[in-house]
Amino acid sequence: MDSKAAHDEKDRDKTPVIELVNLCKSYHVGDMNVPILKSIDLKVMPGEFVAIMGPSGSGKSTLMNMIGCLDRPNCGQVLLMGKDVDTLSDPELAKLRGMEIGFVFQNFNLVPRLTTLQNVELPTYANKKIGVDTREKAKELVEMVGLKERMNYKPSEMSGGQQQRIAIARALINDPSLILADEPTGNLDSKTGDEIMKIFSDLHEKGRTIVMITHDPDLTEYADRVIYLKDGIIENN
Ligand SMILES: Nc1ncnc2c1ncn2[C@@H]1O[C@H](COP(=O)(O)OP(=O)(O)OP(=O)(O)O)[C@@H](O)[C@H]1O
Repeated sequence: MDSKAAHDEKDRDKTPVIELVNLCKSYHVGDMNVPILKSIDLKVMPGEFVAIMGPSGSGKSTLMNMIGCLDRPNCGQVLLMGKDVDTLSDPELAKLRGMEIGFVFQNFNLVPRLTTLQNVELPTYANKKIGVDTREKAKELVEMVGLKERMNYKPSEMSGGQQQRIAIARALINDPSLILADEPTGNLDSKTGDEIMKIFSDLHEKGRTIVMITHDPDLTEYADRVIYLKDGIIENN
């Protein structure tokens, strides 16, 4: 058996973390219906690190919004951990998003008036796992991203790289099945970007499932698989 066949064999019994079936999304612009994503099929298996690349306007963020249940498709299915998200009510969807997906954005999206620790704990105000001491967990995560000495700092007192580390810790607070990162190093210099990618790489080694949008071809070396989006279709599926 070749290695691809062995890999397929190993994955056969696993439920994909993400399964997109014939997904499409269009936007109304004036009188026109503009198709953005056209018939996308995609599976991401547990533990995979997938990079999404493609020219500006090709639909990468739109795709990410569908996967992250921040927006609904016009047709097709989004299954997360085997669940068809279209069958979920808005509160159920919000819970799935809060518990199963950790988001990391280019602009960090931290709350300015909260401290490091409070920012990391923030998602648990809406959704939390029963029996978890969230304060302790937040401390562990802040330590893991190397900011133990800055637990009580505000975002404005931190560098961009430090803020992104906090955003990564925040994304992990509910121990999600999936980390979605949209240009996580886009606002950072290359050395700081490398440090952030090292954290993603460590998370991947520990078995985390990661989907990351990037414009930077150098970052694809961290991924198991690179998907190229062009004109709303996956070119290399
Ligand atoms: N809410 C919206 N209404 C109308 N058009 C939209 C909307 N959101 C995105 N678009 C359009 O959809 C297309 C794809 O946008 P998207 O942000 O997904 O691309 P992208 O590949 O992430 O681009 P970039 O790399 O520049 O961030 C663009 O032409 C954009 O103008």
